[in-house]
Amino acid sequence: MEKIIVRGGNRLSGTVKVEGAKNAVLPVIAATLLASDGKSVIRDVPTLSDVYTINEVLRFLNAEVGFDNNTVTVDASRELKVEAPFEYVRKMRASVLVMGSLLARNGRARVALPGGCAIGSRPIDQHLKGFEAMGATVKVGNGFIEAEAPEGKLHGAKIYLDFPSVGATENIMMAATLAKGTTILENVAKEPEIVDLANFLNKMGAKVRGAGTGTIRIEGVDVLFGAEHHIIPDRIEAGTFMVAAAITGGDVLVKGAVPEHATSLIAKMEEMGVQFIEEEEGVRVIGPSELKAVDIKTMPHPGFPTDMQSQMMALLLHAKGTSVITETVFENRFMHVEEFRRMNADVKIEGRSVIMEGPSNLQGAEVAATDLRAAAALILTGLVADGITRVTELKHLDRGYVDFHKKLASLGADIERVTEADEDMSTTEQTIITDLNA
Ligand SMILES: CC(=O)N[C@H]1[C@@H](OP(=O)(O)OP(=O)(O)OC[C@H]2O[C@@H](n3ccc(=O)[nH]c3=O)[C@H](O)[C@@H]2O)O[C@H](CO)[C@@H](O)[C@@H]1O
Ligand SMILES: C=C(OP(=O)(O)O)C(=O)O
Repeated sequence: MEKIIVRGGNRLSGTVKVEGAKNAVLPVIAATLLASDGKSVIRDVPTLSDVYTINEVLRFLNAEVGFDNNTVTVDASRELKVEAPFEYVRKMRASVLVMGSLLARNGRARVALPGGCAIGSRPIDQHLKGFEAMGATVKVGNGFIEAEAPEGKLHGAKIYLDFPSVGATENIMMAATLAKGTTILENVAKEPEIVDLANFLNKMGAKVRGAGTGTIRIEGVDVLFGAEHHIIPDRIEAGTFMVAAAITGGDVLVKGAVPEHATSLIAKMEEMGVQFIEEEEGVRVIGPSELKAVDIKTMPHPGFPTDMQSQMMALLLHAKGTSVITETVFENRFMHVEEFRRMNADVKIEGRSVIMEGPSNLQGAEVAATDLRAAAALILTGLVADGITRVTELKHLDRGYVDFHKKLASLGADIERVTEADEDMSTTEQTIITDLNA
């Protein structure tokens, strides 16, 4: 078993570079399936396990996929299969994003039902409502969702989402690009990753307008072509390093961070006493000697992102006073609270809120990551906890962070990643050294 071992107490300083965004690259790679002609070249792609998974899904569907030097190339010009099996969807829910492309391209798609995950039940009813409005027949059975367009082609429609779901906005947008007529999609998600996907689709020859606002219009075209695209920087990875700087009272330049993508996070951290300086290359973050408590409510963009909730919890545990975090996006995204308690955090759950009395006297402990952001948050807590923190279940971390421990070490953190055998060895070595010194 692999673990990350952190010894708390070091102040971070220096420069860290942000990767391309996981949540932008997954839908963009799914969209490459829409091109029946030409090759797509996607740059600034992070080497995350989720990227390897979506590439495998595309290969299974008969696309030719390469991944080298942070660049993914996709040739989807051959005839595609229509089915994404459970082995991929189980590994990564975002595999359902191939459904819109397959339905548009083939007139039929069969994708394993994703089911729930560690942060909630996560239904996809809004995706399916959109496909149905565009004329598809949708059937659910035997663990699969099957959608079929009449005579192989969807038609444009007016669709209002009950909630601005990121995945539903992306899936319906992709499906509508090759539909007959115009689709008007209302109450859509406004995340920067939606805008990135729309930009890529337009480079492929699609006619998408309004991404980043509450209404998106998609005029269907007959054919789409492979295109070249650079993925936007990962605002959640950037935010995680902003918290790392702040929690340690450090001074870190987060290179590549786009402040306009992080306005709610920066505003809240400023309220806590953190200083931000916009520089040409990114955002410099300077942590105060004492952090102030604040209240936070997660919301769809441009509200406070749920994907920063657990990292912010780590920061608030270290702040002076009472803080409240309310989670409104996911029904069950507080699994990490029990792990924080193992580190002596003074935190309690009340319905959809968590109440913290800070600063907690945080202590190193062995803790398990419950999802990818919880993995990062526990490591951040380890940076200021007294003693040694060991974080397990790193498969979650690898879904969303490239070389997280190496990047923190380069900023001065005392952190390493070991397999259990390595750790036994170093413990033995330490015992020998202690014996020799005795
Ligand atoms: C790969 C990716 O981009 N993942 C992000 C995406 O996930 P994802 O696209 O799954 O998130 P959604 O915005 O769709 O989900 C938000 C909420 O809406 C609910 N819902 C969603 C769809 C639906 O048809 N019915 C329904 O009830 C979900 O259960 C959840 O409670 O946006 C989330 C919200 O910003 C982020 O936390 C994830 O990191
Ligand atoms: C919840 C997340 O991702 P996913 O939707 O891929 O599970 C995340 O990135 O924090």
